[in-house]
Amino acid sequence: MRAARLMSDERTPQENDVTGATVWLTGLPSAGKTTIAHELAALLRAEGRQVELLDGDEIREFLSAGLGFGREDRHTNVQRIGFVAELLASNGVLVLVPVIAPYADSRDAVRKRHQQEGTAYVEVHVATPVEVCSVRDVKGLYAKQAAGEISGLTGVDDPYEEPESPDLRIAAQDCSAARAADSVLALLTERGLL
Ligand SMILES: Nc1ncnc2c1ncn2[C@@H]1O[C@H](COP(=O)(O)OS(=O)(=O)O)[C@@H](OP(=O)(O)O)[C@H]1O
Ligand SMILES: Nc1ncnc2c1ncn2[C@@H]1O[C@H](COP(=O)(O)OP(=O)(O)O)[C@@H](O)[C@H]1O
Repeated sequence: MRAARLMSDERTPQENDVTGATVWLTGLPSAGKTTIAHELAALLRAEGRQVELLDGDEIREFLSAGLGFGREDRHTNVQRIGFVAELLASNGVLVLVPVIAPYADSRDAVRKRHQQEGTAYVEVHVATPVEVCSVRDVKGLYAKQAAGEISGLTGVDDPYEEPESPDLRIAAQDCSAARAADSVLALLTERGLL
């Protein structure tokens, strides 16, 4: 048992009653991961749940400062986020993680860590096609890649290994962000996590 984890007999009865979980939203840049996560956070907070949203850009500014977008650095980034998410989730928090996580083995390692600790883990594939993402181009990355200003953009000239069996796959090009968030909420309810 790690020092950061509360021993079960140190928890108050209320803490013991709350089941946390990590909800990882994986998908391409501009797929809608962040937008859906914020919609979901609002729904969960309205249910009275404690929610943390681990924003990929913020994590890269602090926890993963200095890491780049090569395979090894992306793996390290995802493992760090998975570690923090599991700690929070094991203390009753619903942790929302809108982070690309392009490699299947990185995602599997995070799931395994949760399983080993007995912490709930839900993988949501925000499966917006690259053709739609590149038109949305929220941060202008697709345009920069097309102009030859950057390289190694996920889904264009860098891999994105689609999840083979996510807990939920959302065709987010065909529905609103609110509806997508509803579908995650429904899954959490079905799993007994709300
Ligand atoms: N080369 C390249 N490839 C992919 N993404 C890039 C790149 N350069 C910068 N960005 C922007 O970085 C944001 C955070 O990335 P992540 O930490 O989620 O990526 S990863 O899981 O470590 O692969 C990610 O945020 P989102 O757009 O919200 O997905 C990107 O906008
Ligand atoms: N169904 C949808 N779900 C999520 N975002 C959507 C949807 N339809 C359109 N959008 C828009 O697409 C963009 C997605 O951006 P963002 O959530 O930052 O993506 P990501 O975090 O995956 O990079 C936003 O401008 C959002 O308003």
